[in-house]
Amino acid sequence: MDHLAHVSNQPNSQPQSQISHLALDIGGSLIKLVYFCRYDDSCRDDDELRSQNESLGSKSDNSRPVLGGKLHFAKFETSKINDCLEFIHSMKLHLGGFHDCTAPSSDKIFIKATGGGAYKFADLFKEKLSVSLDKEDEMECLVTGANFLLKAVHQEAFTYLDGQKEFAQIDPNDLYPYLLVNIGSGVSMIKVDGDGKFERVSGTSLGGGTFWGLGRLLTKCKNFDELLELSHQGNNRVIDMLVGDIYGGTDYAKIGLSATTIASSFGKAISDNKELVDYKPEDISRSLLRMISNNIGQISYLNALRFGLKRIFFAGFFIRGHAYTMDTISVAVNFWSKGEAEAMFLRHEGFLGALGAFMSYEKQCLDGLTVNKIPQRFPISVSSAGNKIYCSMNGKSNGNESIECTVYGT
Ligand SMILES: Nc1ncnc2c1ncn2[C@@H]1O[C@H](COP(=O)(O)OP(=O)(O)OP(=O)(O)O)[C@@H](O)[C@H]1O
Ligand SMILES: CC(C)(CO)[C@@H](O)C(=O)NCCC(=O)O
Repeated sequence: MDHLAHVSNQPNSQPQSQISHLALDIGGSLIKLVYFCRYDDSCRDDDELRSQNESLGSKSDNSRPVLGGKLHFAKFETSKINDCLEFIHSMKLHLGGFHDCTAPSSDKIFIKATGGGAYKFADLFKEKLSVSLDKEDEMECLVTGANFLLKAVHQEAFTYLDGQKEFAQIDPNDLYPYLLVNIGSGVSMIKVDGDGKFERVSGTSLGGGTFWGLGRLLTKCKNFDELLELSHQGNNRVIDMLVGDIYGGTDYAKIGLSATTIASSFGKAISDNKELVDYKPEDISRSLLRMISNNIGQISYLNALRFGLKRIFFAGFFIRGHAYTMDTISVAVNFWSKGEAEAMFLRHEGFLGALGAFMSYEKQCLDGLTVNKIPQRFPISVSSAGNKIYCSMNGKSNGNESIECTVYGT
């Protein structure tokens, strides 16, 4: 099956009954899936976890067993939605939804879904999997997902500058306000003031879709990662017009521009008397990546300035944990803010919306599990309602690792 699924355990080795709670984020470019997978022996009355939970001040519910397990992540290209449907079907993930408890006799299964595709593909899901998509607001899900990751998951946020990655210590009591910049096909900029307290303050259509779309046309690359890989070997100065190109090799020091600053992205192409074939795809990819990343970094900084925000978290699958992308964004934020603002990145960069949709199961009356999170590893409060979650990361830092967690069962 030609898909982009990244699941930490061999999914097919999991007994079907252990998988539950599928949530989807169906975007313009990619479909993201999050689902909970129980450990074999997890359905138990776990006194240790319960007492940990209580010692942290959260109310335990003695009537319900504690279920230990992992959140799993997978993604597919939206254009290959049939592969995604096939994956869900083969794993029986679609059974991990909920029944409408207001209509007890109803056998309709609802799956939590967010993103534009929750509207666009609702009929397809009904036709192929006989499930209804219970739509959750995209911005709300992004914020819920970001707050969850930042408060509950150890070593989730990091800075990246000059090739140096440093994990940030996030104090959950001193998280707000911050700017969340989600770079998907397009870009959303959201000022976050608390759990469920946010405002989408800006956006730009020059995003990941622009990089991949233009890159595909200009380089003939067949997939996104190939285009990203090409940028490693490229030199943007071949195509970008630098201040030095205009100023005869010197800086324009009076206004603070060095000779190596890009004066005009792709600007050299107007004077080189060259055709597209005369440029190396590597150089095109590098210029394009720099142009998009710089622009997003600059607009983000301006919005952070607008609201006096010091921390900017960048997410979305455009980033892909790619060094040059993160470096460019960090340099742009650092340059424009004169070191006042800081760019940070998230390990689960592309799964914020899907995680937010997953968390929204909490609102439902489920006949399987409810998603009250309790401590297992790191004692961090994740919700103002007093619920706690302990999470731990496993695997390498590729952003697709599963997250260990526990939920209450019914
Ligand atoms: N394998 C891939 N195929 C296509 N795009 C990819 C891939 N990996 C990373 N990307 C990048 O990630 C972007 C999509 O990111 P993401 O999944 O966060 O957004 P989306 O939800 O699809 O978009 P939107 O929120 O705007 O609807 C693409 O536009 C592209 O730049
Ligand atoms: C339309 C959405 C929200 C869909 O995810 C996203 O692609 C986006 O934020 N685009 C940028 C639109 C704009 O603000 O110009």
